[in-house]
Amino acid sequence: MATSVLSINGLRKRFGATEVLKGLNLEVIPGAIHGLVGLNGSGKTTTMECVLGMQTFHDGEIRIMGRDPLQLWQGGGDVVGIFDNPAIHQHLTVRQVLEHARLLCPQPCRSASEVERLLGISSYSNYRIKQLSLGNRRRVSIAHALLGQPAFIVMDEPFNGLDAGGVEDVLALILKLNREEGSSFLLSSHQLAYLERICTHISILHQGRISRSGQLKELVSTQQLQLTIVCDRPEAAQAFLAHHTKAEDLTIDSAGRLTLKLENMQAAEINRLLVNGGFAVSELGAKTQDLSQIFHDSLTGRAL
Ligand SMILES: Nc1ncnc2c1ncn2[C@@H]1O[C@H](COP(=O)(O)OP(=O)(O)OP(=O)(O)O)[C@@H](O)[C@H]1O
Repeated sequence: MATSVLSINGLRKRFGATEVLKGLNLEVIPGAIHGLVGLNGSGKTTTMECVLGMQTFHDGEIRIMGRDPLQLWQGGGDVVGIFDNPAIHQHLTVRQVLEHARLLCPQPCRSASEVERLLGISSYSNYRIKQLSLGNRRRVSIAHALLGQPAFIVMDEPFNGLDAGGVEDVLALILKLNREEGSSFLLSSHQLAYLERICTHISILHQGRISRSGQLKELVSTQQLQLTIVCDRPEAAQAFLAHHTKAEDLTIDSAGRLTLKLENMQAAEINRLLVNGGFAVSELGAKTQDLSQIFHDSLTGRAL
């Protein structure tokens, strides 16, 4: 087994004069659920299309399951791509589409009825694709990809067009395939809160490169603590903290509350420091950053 299911080195891709990917590096390790996040137009779909051999690129190297993207067919269906806008024949029924796809699947290991059940679309089996809602069309495209037993699944915007129940189904399905069958995932999405629930790793794509990448739990734990403090003599406490810590954005709001951001210090240490410094602390609120704040900081050049 390759040490990475996907490794991208120095990927460059231009459309006309516009360079969308400017030397992108990314690694997905076996067993990972790796989220790729970025603003609209940052190049997530382009990256995924290059990975799956659907786009040529100008420079760099991609190895997917140890192979060149143009040799993906040699893997007998071990890699599948699921895109936002699936091209499925509109006049066929769900069952016909799935039976047909099963004939083309190099190593089918699930029946059409089984994947319908997995995606909760059994009751739509005899519906034509054109009669389905967008969310159910997306379920069919996911069902389609699960007829085999892919080791690596690339999904572009897997939650688009799904209602809350559909999102929960897809989240549960990704976790099930990852835990029970060991499938690795590369997922792109704008819905950071969903990614935060399932991803083991996150990479942020910004200005043609990966600006941050790592295990989600490490990205979150090394982030700044945001503190709100109510104490006596807030101006003096502000000067005290500026002198004794590496606090950033140390401000006093209109209600006299101190707010600040800190790395590598716990709320209890700040409390102890202030009390030992002679301040009476009546309130101390602390929160760590979530993925959307990490994303925002990465885009605005903080913590890069
Ligand atoms: N075939 C194409 N021809 C010209 N420009 C293209 C083509 N495909 C993509 N682009 C441009 O490349 C850039 C990246 O597009 P891409 O679809 O990869 O971004 P994205 O991050 O997936 O965006 P979104 O989140 O909106 O789906 C955009 O500026 C887009 O207009």
